Amino acid sequence: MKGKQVVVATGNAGKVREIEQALAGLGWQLTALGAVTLPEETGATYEENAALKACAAAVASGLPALADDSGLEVEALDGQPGVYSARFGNRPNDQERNLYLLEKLRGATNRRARFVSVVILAYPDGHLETYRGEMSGQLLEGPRGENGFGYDPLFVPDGETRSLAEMTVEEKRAISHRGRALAALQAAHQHGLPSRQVSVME
Ligand SMILES: O=c1[nH]cnc2c1ncn2[C@@H]1O[C@H](COP(=O)(O)OP(=O)(O)O)[C@@H](O)[C@H]1O
Ligand SMILES: [Mg+2]
Repeated sequence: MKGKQVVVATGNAGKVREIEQALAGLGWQLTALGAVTLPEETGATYEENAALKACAAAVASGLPALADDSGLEVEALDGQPGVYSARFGNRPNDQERNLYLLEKLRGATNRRARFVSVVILAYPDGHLETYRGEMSGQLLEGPRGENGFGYDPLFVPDGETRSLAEMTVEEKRAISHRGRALAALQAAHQHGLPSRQVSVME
């Protein structure tokens, strides 16, 4: 028997890989966005942006839809780029944004940062489930590793020596912001609990 069909409301291939891997145990049929166009991220918070994306996909498809909004908060930059992480410095791609971040932090001794992920499962009737995960660490002075996406090559989680880009998807999932948010979602749905349950993980 096939599990329930859920649309994954993101065009970010790195996120899709992590979401598919993290939720494999639920046996859900995860479906790509197809022709659905995601709205602009006009929210001031991860919660608002994740809800915008998940709701748009749920309404357009008539199916439950899952969206992640996430970002990197750098202490020395007063929490920037945060919700603007995907367009930091108006740079066009991950590699350019990493270089921009390194420029901004040149000579900075405080290299502490954290990742935040808010995952929202939205239903076509407008009901939302919200899950949040965080991961703290340090930013390197140059990129290391080839795996992952985004700022992964610059970020070493607390208690680790490797950057996220030097880890496998499984290793990253066990400690990452998104891994934690998705683990909370998985736990809430594991035993076929009512899908209306809301759980927020700090
Ligand atoms: O796990 C991660 N590793 C590295 N960078 C991340 C991670 N999570 C989020 N980011 C950064 O934050 C941005 C979050 O973007 P957002 O969630 O708005 O939309 P996106 O799905 O279009 O990328 C990513 O593009 C990436 O640069
Ligand atoms: Mg965003």
